[in-house]
Amino acid sequence: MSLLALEAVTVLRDARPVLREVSMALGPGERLAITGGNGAGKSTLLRTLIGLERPRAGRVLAFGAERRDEAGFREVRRRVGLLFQDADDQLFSPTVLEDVAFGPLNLGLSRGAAEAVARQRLEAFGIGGLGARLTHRLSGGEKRLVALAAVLAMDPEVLLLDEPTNALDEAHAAQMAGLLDTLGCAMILVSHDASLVERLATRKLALRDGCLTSV
Ligand SMILES: Nc1ncnc2c1ncn2[C@@H]1O[C@H](COP(=O)(O)OP(=O)(O)OP(=O)(O)O)[C@@H](O)[C@H]1O
Repeated sequence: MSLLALEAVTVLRDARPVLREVSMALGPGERLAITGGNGAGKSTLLRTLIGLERPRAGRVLAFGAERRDEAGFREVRRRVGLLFQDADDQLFSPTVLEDVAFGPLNLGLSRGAAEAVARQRLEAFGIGGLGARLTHRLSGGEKRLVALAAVLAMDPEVLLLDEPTNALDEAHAAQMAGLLDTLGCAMILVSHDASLVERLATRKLALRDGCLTSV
C-alpha cells in the first residue's frame, strides 16, 4: 500500500492547469525524486499532497484514505513533514531552540520535553551550538539545517523536500545530503541538484507541461 498518492489530479492556477491529471504513488522506504524546470509545478505537487493546494479534479490519498477536507489534511500534515524551499517560510520563532521545539510542543509535549527533543535534534545535526541564537540572524545555510531539524523534530513518517540544497555552499550541501541519507523514512525529493538526486533517489520522475513521466 502506498503512503501518499495522487490519482489523476489537476490543479489550476488562475484558471491555467499547473498539474494535468497527474498520478503518482510513494511506497514505504522509497526516495522518489521529482525533477523539472522552473515553474513546472513541483512545489505545487508537494503542497497538493498535504492539502495546501486543492485539486480541481482527481483524488489525493494518504495513509490508506482519500483526503478531501481540512480535518483529513490536518492529520496528513501531522504525519508528513515538508521542508519549504525558503527557510524563512518555515522559521518564525525568536530563537533556534524555540523554532525546533515548536512542532513537538504543538503535538502536545510539555515545554521541557519539547525543548529536550529540540536540543537532541540540533546536537544530532552537529549544530547544538546554535540553540540560543536568534533565528533571523543565522546564515542561509544554517537556517536550512535548522529548518530540517525542526521538521524532523516532529518525527514525520514521510518527508517532502523542496530544493533542500538550494543556495547552500558545497560544505553545507554535503552536510545536508549526509543528514538526509541517514534517514529511514520515505521521502519525495524535489531538486535541481543532480548529485543529490543521484545519491538519494531510488526512483525518478520528471514533471513537464504539467505531466509526470518516468525518467
Ligand atoms: N501563489 C501563486 N499564485 C499564482 N501562481 C502561482 C503561485 N505559486 C506558484 N504559481 C505558479 O504556478 C506554477 C508552478 O509553480 P511551482 O512553484 O509549483 O513550480 P516549481 O516547479 O516548484 O518551480 P521552481 O523550480 O522554480 O521552484 C508557476 O507558473 C508559478 O508561477
